[in-house]
Amino acid sequence: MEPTSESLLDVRHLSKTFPLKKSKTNKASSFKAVDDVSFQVFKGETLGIVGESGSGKSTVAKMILQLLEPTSGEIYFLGQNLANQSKAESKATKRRMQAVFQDPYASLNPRMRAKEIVTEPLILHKQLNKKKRDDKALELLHEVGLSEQHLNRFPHEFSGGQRQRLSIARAIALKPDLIICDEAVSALDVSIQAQILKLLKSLQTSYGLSYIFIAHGLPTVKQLSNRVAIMHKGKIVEIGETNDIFQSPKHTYTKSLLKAVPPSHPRDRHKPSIGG
Ligand SMILES: Nc1ncnc2c1ncn2[C@@H]1O[C@H](COP(=O)(O)OP(=O)(O)OP(=O)(O)O)[C@@H](O)[C@H]1O
Repeated sequence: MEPTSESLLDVRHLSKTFPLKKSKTNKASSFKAVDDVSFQVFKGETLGIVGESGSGKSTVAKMILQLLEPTSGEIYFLGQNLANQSKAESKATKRRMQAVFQDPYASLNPRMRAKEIVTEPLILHKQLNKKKRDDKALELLHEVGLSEQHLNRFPHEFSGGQRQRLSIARAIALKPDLIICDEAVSALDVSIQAQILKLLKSLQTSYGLSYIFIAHGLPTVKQLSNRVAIMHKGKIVEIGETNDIFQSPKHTYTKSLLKAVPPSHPRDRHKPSIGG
């Protein structure tokens, strides 16, 4: 079956096996981190991917971002198989797909000022001459709720939430079609999480973005996701509309994830829960 025209991303039977070091018996073995995963992401939608630590979420993200080579399976972006792209096509795809990770410290160059961080992708992709950099940097900072006073600051001079805003400004600089948010709000306080989710939502509307929003817990993805995929031990065990997943989960693992949702009513908060 060919990818449908309206699907931005079409992931088919994707698997990733990592070799494991030789054991004492000298037998080399391997570990299947991602096992026959298929899903689509449509234009303008958010697909949430939820699963416990080690379920394979980041490995899927890295394969889509072409940071890891799949062991088998295909990834189509705008109808093109990533494995068959020319160098120029691959560069264009990388421009149209961006990522925001959990730890901006790891992804932001500590020696670069905010204005350089947010405009670097434009300079790399030859879409901005250096003279216009400050104007563009300010425009991008404004888009994410930062201001002129932040232009010359280094990453360590920002709060966690502000640093994540900076990562988002960098991600939208090239006007991508898809942003993969891999645990992008997981390290933040709940109130800051809510602000970042609100920002992502508003950018989605203004830029017509699609998101893959990866998190450990269902509550984090609920607000933003149109659909949710549940990953367990490398497989997608259930995928569906967000409301259906929350109201009538089919898989036992999804049910157990839902049971881990902290009760929203204060009356119920004394009951044990493991949170999301
Ligand atoms: N480069 C690698 N070499 C060997 N094993 C790896 C490698 N990268 C990931 N793994 C293993 O693959 C499995 C899936 O990892 P992955 O990071 O995709 O999970 P995750 O669901 O994103 O977890 P987390 O939420 O903790 O980031 C884990 O068991 C991990 O140890």
